[in-house]
Amino acid sequence: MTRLFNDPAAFADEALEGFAAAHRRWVRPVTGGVVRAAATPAGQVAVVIGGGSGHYPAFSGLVGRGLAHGAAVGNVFASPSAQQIRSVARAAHGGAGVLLMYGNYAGDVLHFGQAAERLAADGVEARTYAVADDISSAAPDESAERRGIAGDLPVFKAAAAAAEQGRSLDEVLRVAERAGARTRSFGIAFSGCTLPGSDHPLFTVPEARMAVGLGIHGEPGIGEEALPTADDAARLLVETLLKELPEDVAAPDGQRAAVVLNGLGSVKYEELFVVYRKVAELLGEAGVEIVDPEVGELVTSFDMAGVSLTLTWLDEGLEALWRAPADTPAYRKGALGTPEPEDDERAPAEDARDTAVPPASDASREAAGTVLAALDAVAGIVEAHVEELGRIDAVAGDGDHGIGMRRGSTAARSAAAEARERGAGAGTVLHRAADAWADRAGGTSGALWGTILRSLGTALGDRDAPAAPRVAEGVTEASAAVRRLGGAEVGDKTMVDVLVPFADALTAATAEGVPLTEAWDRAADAATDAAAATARLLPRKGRARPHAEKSLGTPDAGAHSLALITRAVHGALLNHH
Ligand SMILES: Nc1ncnc2c1ncn2[C@@H]1O[C@H](COP(=O)(O)OP(=O)(O)O)[C@@H](O)[C@H]1O
Ligand SMILES: O=C(COP(=O)(O)O)[C@@H](O)CO
Repeated sequence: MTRLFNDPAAFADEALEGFAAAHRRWVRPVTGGVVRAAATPAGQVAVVIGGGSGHYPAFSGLVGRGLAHGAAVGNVFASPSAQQIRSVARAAHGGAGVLLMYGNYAGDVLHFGQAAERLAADGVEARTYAVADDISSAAPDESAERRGIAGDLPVFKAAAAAAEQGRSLDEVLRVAERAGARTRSFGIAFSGCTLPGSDHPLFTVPEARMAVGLGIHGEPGIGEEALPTADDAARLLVETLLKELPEDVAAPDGQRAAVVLNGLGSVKYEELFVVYRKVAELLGEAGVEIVDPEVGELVTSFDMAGVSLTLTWLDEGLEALWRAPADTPAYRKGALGTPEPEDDERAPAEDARDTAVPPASDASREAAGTVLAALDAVAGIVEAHVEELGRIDAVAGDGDHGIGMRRGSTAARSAAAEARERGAGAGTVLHRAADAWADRAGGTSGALWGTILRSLGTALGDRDAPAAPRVAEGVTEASAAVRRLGGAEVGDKTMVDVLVPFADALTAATAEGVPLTEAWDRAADAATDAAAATARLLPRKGRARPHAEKSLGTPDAGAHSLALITRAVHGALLNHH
């Protein structure tokens, strides 16, 4: 249970503010997260890590010498937005490029990827690397789909220590890839976590049982077994990992490994030590030499009761990087030389946002009024369903869909209102709303909704009054853009299952000459049916994938919210005519 909070929606921002205030020796707050207190030495590659809040010390607690140069920090359990990441990376950049590192989650992959593109456009060379160490989240032949859990630490550390040695961006990336390929984690859980503002945990494990194969977002395990003794838990963790050696490690005997026994939030250190005692014994029996083990809370999930074991199979190079000193708020090791002076001179990396609006025709400005009414209806319907969307998402995901949609839709409405106030046309109003949604919400849905609104804005433009077929074209382009960006197709149990039939129905009706409001009504019916039908599907993309069976009988959260939104927008169109 998270008991101490103010407004749950402000929890992540307030926690970051307090963290930065408490750790001035190491970090400095910037828009989107934190960077080291001292500037990145000129010519050193900057390693910028990031992810959602709720995992402390990941990610902000790992910023400091020998580890990350900056961390982009998202909302609770949601990736930071591309804009946040770009801002942190620009503040951390020391002139030699930036490696962006994060756990392999859909939202992070989308936003860090977009941030790398924007950084390139800013003249900052950037590469990305997603840690995918959790062996329970996908089979070995689908290892690229695996989630990132406590393996984040050794992989981030290897890359950051390589950067500290002055290696080039491509070399630092290669180190990250090698460390990632040799890092495996597996975990167990006894209870889920309760998000700030919620009165129930994301999942429960029956008394005297344990969930096997945990996630770091309170996701339930992929199996359930009787509660083990500490020694049996250690045996399960070690034996499972020894069965999944990296390709170039023939047998454990004679190998050296970095070992991380990670507590998820409410397993006490003493319990972890009791488990570690057996872990060390079993690895020793298997002939593995343990190097600089870590036992403690390194990647958490609020008050979740769980433990994971991570092994990084070391070679000579990786061992030197793992043993290298580090000094961060939450992770210290070895001795570093004299601290670099703090750098208060640098300007904060504020977003250089262009607030001037381009000229628009009267017809487009009038249409902007309808767009604003529609965005108002979107924010209203999301607000009315926040709890329900969170509940649906928690069945197989991380329970944050309602919170993310609320942050995105309210930010979009405000940005749209401001743009309209300045005389913007329909296209610009939608573009501003798109940026605000993606920037404020982060997460998978933040990136995708940003794309939807941007596609619509581009189709409508600022000149012509938007005719019905033009609107249908915009929705069709939005559907194609979401599929391009997220890689999901119809049948994968995502919002794409609603977006495609919605676009098709709208196109068919407008092609028959049906007026927009009526055509939208028909398409919204198709969307509602399609969303309900996702209950029969098994998820093949996103957070719900590892829990596919659990989600049978429940619709996809993003599909459901999209259908609700299409219906609400129809209401706004009716009222506006
Ligand atoms: N690759 C994808 N393509 C399209 N939609 C996706 C994809 N992955 C997830 N989604 C949609 O995003 C929704 C979850 O959004 P959100 O709560 O922001 O997710 P997360 O917390 O995983 O970032 C899912 O219900 C699904 O509709
Ligand atoms: O959940 C996280 C990011 O993934 P999303 O797909 O945006 O939910 C975050 O907590 C780990 O980075």
